[in-house]
Amino acid sequence: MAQSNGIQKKEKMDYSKLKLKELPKEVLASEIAGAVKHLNLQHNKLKQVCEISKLLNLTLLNLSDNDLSEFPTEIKELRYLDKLYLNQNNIKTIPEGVFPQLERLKFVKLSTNRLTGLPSDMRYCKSLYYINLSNNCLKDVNVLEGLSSLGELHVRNNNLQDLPAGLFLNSALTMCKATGNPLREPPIEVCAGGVKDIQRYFKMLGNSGQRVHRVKTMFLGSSMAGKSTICCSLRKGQPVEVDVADRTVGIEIKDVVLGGIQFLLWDFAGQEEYYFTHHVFITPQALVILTINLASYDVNDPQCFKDSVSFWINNVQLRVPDSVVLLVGTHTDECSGEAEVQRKKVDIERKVRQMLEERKANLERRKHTIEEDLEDSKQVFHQLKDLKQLTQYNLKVLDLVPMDCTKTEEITKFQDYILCQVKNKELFPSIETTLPRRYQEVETSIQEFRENDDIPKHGIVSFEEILHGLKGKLGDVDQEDLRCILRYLHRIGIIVWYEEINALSDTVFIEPSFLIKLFKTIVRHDLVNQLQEISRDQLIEERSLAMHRDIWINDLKGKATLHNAAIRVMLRKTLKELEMDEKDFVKEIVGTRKSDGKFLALLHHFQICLPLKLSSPLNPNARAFSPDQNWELSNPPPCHDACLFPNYLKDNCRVLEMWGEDHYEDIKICVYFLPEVPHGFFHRLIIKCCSFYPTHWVGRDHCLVSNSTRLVLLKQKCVNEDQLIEIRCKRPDSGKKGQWRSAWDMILVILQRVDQLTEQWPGLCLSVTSPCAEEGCGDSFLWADWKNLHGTDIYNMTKEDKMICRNGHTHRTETLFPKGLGDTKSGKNAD
Ligand SMILES: Nc1nc2c(ncn2[C@@H]2O[C@H](COP(=O)(O)OP(=O)(O)OP(=O)(O)O)[C@@H](O)[C@H]2O)c(=O)[nH]1
Repeated sequence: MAQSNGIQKKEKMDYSKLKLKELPKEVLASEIAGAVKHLNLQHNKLKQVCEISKLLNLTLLNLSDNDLSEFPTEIKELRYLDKLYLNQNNIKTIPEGVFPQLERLKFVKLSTNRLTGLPSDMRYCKSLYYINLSNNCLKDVNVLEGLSSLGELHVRNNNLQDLPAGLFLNSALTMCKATGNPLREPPIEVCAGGVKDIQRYFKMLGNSGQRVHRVKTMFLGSSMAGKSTICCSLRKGQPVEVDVADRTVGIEIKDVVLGGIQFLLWDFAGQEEYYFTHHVFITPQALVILTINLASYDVNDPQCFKDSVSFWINNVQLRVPDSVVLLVGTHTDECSGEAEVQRKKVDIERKVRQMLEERKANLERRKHTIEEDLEDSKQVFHQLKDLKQLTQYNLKVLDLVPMDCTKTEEITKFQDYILCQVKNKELFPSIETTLPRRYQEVETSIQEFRENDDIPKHGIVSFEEILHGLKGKLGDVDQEDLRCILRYLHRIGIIVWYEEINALSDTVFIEPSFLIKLFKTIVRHDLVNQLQEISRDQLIEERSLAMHRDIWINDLKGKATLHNAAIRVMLRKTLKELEMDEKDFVKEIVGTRKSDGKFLALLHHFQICLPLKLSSPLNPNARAFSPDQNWELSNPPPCHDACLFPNYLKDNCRVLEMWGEDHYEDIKICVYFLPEVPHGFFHRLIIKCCSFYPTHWVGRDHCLVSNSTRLVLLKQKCVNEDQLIEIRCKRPDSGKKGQWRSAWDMILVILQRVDQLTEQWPGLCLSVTSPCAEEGCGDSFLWADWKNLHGTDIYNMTKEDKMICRNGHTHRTETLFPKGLGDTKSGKNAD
């Protein structure tokens, strides 16, 4: 007979993870059944729960992660039920007549089932406050409209095209999570703003809905592949020759209407220096056109496929894992003939299929390893959930279209082709959206401001100015409505508004391309040349000398550090070239010696560079951080006068000088990245860690941070084709109080930063291990649930004092995982 593995009190019974196929008899026994209030049957193999109605006083029933394919109708007898977990089963339908009976039910979790519909009487479940229906196949949730107590609605990853207006206009709803649906009404970009934005949307919608068809189209691919050529030619409907000197710098944005669909064209520069800014602008729901120069593509060179195809596909997959990627092979006129074009087309398509299949197989393998290795551990649950989510993403890569960009007929053919793809509802289910008339009016008015020169050429205006301008045009405009509309326009890429950055919360960029022009002033491949070209007059304006210019150049070349003074000079130059050098405006953007301008706020927000103080020494007394204690800065943050761009660094010499040699006894953690470390990830991690630990040394792919007593080294590496970030710390001295704890505190802070960054790449799969420290042993210890370390009692997670690897090497636990040693005993325990 199954044994309860939890507390055996009569009121709360825990029968989770016992591989049960039926309800335990002892629970149903008449002397117990009436007393049980909480019953946990999570993670078993139950196909049905006959006689559950005997437990008539149940308030909580957890049946999640079982094999139920039918909704257990008997549940309707459980009149006192308050919380019901039925998530992670295979339930397809819910019969009528259940929910109206559950008058006290407040919380129901039905996520990850196969529901295609909901019973019409669900609306009578009057007390329901929380409902989770994510990861099902629901086409509508209209029956929820009558739920007046509903506060939280989770409907992620279904087939919803609409959300019911009534639910938002009349209820107490405070949270709605609806990503992963082909939503038209409201569009997903409105939902991303949360319940308040959805409520305003429906209020404005009334009967004034208008259908809009548009798609963001992003051109990616190596330098000189022909992205700008296709982008410009698509707009013109005929070949446009792009001069080699006109290479895209940063990103350019244009738009074109084809067959009634508006294409917002984003042309990304192909040179490597720009890659790390790309991910900021690569956003979901887009058509990605990956451009490959077929003439220079070499079927026999794996590196060529990597550089021109797989690098880009991986980056898209990591950032927006369910995108549609269209492959275009340019320069066919420079190939020897049709046979060569076909050979290359077939080769690229085959290799792409292979890489996508490999990724899927890798994810499956990892899923199985975790399931097998740690079958009974509660802690792998979240990791498995993430992995399952990743295997469900489906990056669609369409067949390669060969193209000679110099021929009009090929351009027209390509226009027709992308139009046809975009109209395919399977590929692009939410091209068509419904917008309230007010949204359209605001968008058109903003367009008119631009065209009629009602706003400055740079298109930077304050929120108040827009509001004022719109009031002049449209009469009464509600401030909050306008915020909601601007958020939507920002999300689809028509304007840029970083409401969340304090220094920019009032600034709206009506011309996103202007903002990108500012970016390209600093983030560019020929930055040193640009500095060399700074004139004497420009130096004088910054109260600097030629000597300073030489220092700027040397610091950039040697230390990848750009002085704020140099940034100011360069920005002024750009603004002058653009004829936007009105004094106050320049000051606002460029800043002064005493205050950062808006541009620096942007650079820092996107973690593109690390603010530095060049003229004062680092602070060796900065206070250390402990995850479970309040942390205060030891000194006020210093005023910065330069920016370090880790991506411009060439080596790791300074870091290695400080660190010395690696030793096999170092504490060592490996964070493995599948499929790879995304471009820009490590640099952002460095910036995050160095902002936290003021004493640090930075190299190209190494970084050392210090908390005054301890050094921790971070390295980006590739071992046997596996990409990883290694975190190392010297083995603490034996006999010293609290040493292990302080080492693990630092490592945990860094892991937390890794986790935070990962959120920006939803297609990424990470696993954390502590390798066996025995020289030559390849085994490692998996961190079961590293993402949920904070908030748990990390130092008490592992009870064992020793751990043994599969090759039989024994280690003290604190050398592999954080372990509470108790401050006084820590030294003795340690070695
Ligand atoms: N003969 C020929 N030339 C092409 C074709 N497509 C593009 N080109 C030329 O290739 C060169 C590079 O094209 P671009 O469109 O600037 O390339 P890009 O991918 O935007 O390059 P970056 O701006 O560096 O990212 C230009 O001189 C184009 O005129 C093609 O199909 N045939």
